[in-house]
Amino acid sequence: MPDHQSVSPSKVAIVGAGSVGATIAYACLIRGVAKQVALFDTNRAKVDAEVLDLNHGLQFVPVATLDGSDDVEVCRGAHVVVITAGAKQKPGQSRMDLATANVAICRELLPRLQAVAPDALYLLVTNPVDVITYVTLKLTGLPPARVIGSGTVLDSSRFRFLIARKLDVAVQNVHAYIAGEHGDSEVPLWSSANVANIPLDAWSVPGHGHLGATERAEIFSNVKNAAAQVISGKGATNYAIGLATAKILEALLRDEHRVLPVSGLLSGYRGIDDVCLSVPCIVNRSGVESLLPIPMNPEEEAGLRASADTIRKAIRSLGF
Ligand SMILES: O=P(O)(O)OC[C@H]1O[C@](O)(COP(=O)(O)O)[C@@H](O)[C@@H]1O
Repeated sequence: MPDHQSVSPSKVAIVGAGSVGATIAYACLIRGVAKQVALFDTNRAKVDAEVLDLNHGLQFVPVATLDGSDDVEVCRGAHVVVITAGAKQKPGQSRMDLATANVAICRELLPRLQAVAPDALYLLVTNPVDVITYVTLKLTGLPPARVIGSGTVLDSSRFRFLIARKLDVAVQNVHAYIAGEHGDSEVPLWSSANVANIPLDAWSVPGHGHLGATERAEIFSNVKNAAAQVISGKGATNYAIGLATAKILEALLRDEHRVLPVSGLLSGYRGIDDVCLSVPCIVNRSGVESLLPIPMNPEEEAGLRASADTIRKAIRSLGF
C-alpha cells in the first residue's frame, strides 16, 4: 500500500465504495476537487475494482491520485472525511427507517476515522443524514462547524431543476431552497424563491409558465418523491448526490464561502435548538461558518419547527 502518512491540504477520504461513494470519487476527480482521493470500504474486492476503474481514467482528469483499501489507514491525514457507508433505502422505506443500523455503523467507524484523520472536517452523506450528523457531533465531540451534513443541497437542486423546467429558464438562474430535514418533513421556501430577483409569486412572463398552487404542490411532491422515483427504476440514487457532494467539498477545500443548504447544528436559530437540519449556510475551509437568516413566511417557519421536532424525536429515540 502507498505511504499515507503525509498530510495533504487537499485529501478527501470517502468511506463506503457503494454507488454513492464511488460516484462522489468520480465527481471529485473530474472536477479536480482534491489532489488525493482515498476510498475506504470493508469489501476489499469492491473497493479494489472501483479504484482500478477510476484509476484507468486518471489520464483524462486534472492531476490527482486515487487509493483504496479495506484498511482505515488509507484515510490517514485526510482534510475532509466523507461518510457514505450504511444501509441504503429499499423501495417503500423512508430515510428514517435506516437510523438504527446506520447509527451503529457510525459508532464503530468514527473512533477509527478520528484516530487517522483527527484534524479532518466530517461530511456526512449517510441517511437519515440530519440524525447521522447530530450523532456524529455527539460521538466525536468535534466543534459543530466541523461536522456537516449534505442536507438539502440535493433537494434544493431537484427543486430548482423542476422550477427551471416549468419556467423554461436555466436552472442556474433559479434561486430557491428546501430547508429542514433531508426527508419527508422538508420545507420548500417558496417565499424567497426567485429568478432574476423576481419573486416566484410575481412571475408572469409570456411563454414561461405559471406557478399557481397546483403547480407548486406538484413540484414539491416531485422533490419529496424524487429519490423513491429513482430507486424504483435503478435501485439507488448516485449521480446528483455525487455532484452535490463534490460541490460541498469544493466550498470546503477551496475556502469558497459559498452559500449552501447543508445540515448543521442549530442553536437559537429562530428559537430552534439542539438539532441538525438544513438552512442556507456559509461554507468555507472551517466548515459551516454561519447559518443565514433567510426570510420565511409564518407557514414556512412553522414547517421548519415541525421538521426540527421530527428529527429531534428520531434522535431521542436512538438514545442521544
Ligand atoms: O441568476 P443569477 O443572478 O445570474 O445567478 C446565477 C448564479 O447563481 C447560482 O445559481 C448560485 O445561486 P444560489 O446562490 O441561489 O445558490 C450560480 O450557480 C450561478 O452562477
